Amino acid sequence: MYKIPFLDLPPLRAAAGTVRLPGSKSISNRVLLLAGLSEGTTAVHDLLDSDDTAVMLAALKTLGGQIEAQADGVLNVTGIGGKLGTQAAQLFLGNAGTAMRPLAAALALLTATQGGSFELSGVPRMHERPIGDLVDALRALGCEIACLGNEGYPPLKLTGPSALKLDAPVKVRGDVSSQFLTALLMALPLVATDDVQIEVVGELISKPYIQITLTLLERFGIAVKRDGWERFTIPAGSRYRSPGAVHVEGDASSASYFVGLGAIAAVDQPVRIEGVGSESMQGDVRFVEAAQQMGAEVKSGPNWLEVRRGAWPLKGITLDCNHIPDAAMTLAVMALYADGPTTLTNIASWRVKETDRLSAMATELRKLGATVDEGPDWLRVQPLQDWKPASIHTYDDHRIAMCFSLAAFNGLVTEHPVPVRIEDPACVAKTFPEYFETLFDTVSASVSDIPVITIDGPTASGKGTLADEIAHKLGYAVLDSGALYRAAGLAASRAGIDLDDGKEVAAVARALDLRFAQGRVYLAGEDISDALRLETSGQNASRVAAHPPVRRALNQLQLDFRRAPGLVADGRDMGTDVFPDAGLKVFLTASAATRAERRHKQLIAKGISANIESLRADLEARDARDKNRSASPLHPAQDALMLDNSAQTIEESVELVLDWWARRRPFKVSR
Ligand SMILES: O=C(O)C1=C[C@@H](OP(=O)(O)O)[C@@H](O)[C@H](O)C1
Ligand SMILES: C=C(OP(=O)(O)O)C(=O)O
Repeated sequence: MYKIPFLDLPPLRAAAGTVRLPGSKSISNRVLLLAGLSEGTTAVHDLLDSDDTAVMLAALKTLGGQIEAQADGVLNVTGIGGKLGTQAAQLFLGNAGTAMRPLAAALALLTATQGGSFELSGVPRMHERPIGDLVDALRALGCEIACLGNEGYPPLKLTGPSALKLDAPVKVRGDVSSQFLTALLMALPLVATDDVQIEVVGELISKPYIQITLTLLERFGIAVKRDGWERFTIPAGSRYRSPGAVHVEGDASSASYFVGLGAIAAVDQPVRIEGVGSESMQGDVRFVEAAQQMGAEVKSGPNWLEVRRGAWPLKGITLDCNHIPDAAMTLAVMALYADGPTTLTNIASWRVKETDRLSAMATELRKLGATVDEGPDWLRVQPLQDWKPASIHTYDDHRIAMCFSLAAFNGLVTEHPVPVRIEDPACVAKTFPEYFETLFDTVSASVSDIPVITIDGPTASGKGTLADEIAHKLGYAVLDSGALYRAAGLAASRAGIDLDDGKEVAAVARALDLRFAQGRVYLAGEDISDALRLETSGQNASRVAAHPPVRRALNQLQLDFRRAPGLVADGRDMGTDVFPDAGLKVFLTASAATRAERRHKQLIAKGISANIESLRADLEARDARDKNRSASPLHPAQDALMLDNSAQTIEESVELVLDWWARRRPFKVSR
């Protein structure tokens, strides 16, 4: 996950490949709650691992459920069998509607029958998301519930015991959130000694989510009788029975971003999405129909979809989106690529979700330059030609972050493509922590559009540390080109090759089987990271690097590191030879004395004894060799910015380079 203040998406051009979806949030949290209330153990396969499920799991543990992760990733949930394991607790439920609403109902009924005192709270936005209709229904049943902040909103305090009145139908409003009805449907089986009836007041929204609830209740032994979408009966004697094992489907709302991606950018090859398909129980698979109306070509199987571009530009549509409230946000960004306006209607519920999504979508689309009209429950988006580089504020709303990533394909409709900045990209943790990594695995960009920062300089100037820090702050990859030369030197000397024989060493360099992962370097599967840091490896690197054929052999390998979202390349000729078009070139120096001192400290810290004077002599000799070699001698690129960090802390250097970079980016940060 990118835990950084912002992530810049370079202009993207094409999409292809296979995406394995994370588990459905709606199914995961329902299954967890049902398993947590049941007797016995449920093996949950493919559960979503995200903020929303983490708060549900923590709450279930507090209430007495047992959670055990198996080695194969399956989670065993042993439920409380309807008996509270504690009489008092405070449950923090983040911004998970699928945790707050259903847990409030289940816990209210359990507290009424078994006694206790529980507080349910969330993030500040959760305390602005309505729950009054559910609280009213539960109070009418006899539950004692106090709203600790504003009436009708969390945090809630549940106390008991209190007498329940279950003989009259339970009335609940269905036109603000379907989660209130879901909550009652999942909680009332706990107390259904007689038939319990629920009546929906007002037009029920988001109906497919009720279908998910009914399907999963059935799996846990509860056969609810449904009469239209107005009346539901939980039969007398209902009791949760664990089905033993449950498989969680991939998330259909998360699929929408990749369906959109396919519709916009899968020209040669389809985007294949695994985890949902024609047999899904999730209403959001019907997003596919909307994408097809806009022009996408879609093939599907029971649990997969394949999407490619059909009509281009996309076709503007008018659609009632009440049945796909979450996925519909994706349509609003796809609309920028259409041939005419797109109007999304019946989406009033957007106003009470992670943020006021109607207002947020309109505001952020306008930052890109789009013309957008917004009504109380609708949004109209015009196609966009003149794109502006926008910093998209994400309001701690995962879906805003994810759907606006599709705006990075603007280069397909304008001659002047612009990058898109996504603020607080880590907000995707709510339902899809690896969203951006998955996106980058599926897309390609023109090489020249992918930003590169080069950091060149002499040995021990701190290039590696600076490059790592900058890359980390921007979410970019790092190319430690020195490591490639070190690895080539190591592989050649292990093979008994004369390091002064450029041709022979180049042959080894061409065949290098190198892999970089989590800061380690592997040669033919062997972790050589420590061997590469030895002084002899540095000396050998300098020797092999002097041969033009070796430099040529490693060139393509280095260019291959240039992938979205960007690259920080450190070395000696990154800005001069390998990435001459880099957006920022830094030449990092420090006095020989400072560098010798730093190297000395490093070695001592590793328990290796060293002599400062001889270290200094070594690095001066190395400087001379690197500067005077005929192939790519070490010198600053003409357009490099010089940075002498002798008297700077690493933080100061990082700040300075980030500031230089910020000045070269096209973004104005506006709120
Ligand atoms: O029950 C569910 O799992 C959900 C229902 C929908 O909410 P509303 O019923 O409030 O529209 C949806 O937006 C939410 O992401 C998940
Ligand atoms: C509305 C959403 O979440 P929640 O389950 O918190 O309601 C959502 O995921 O888009």
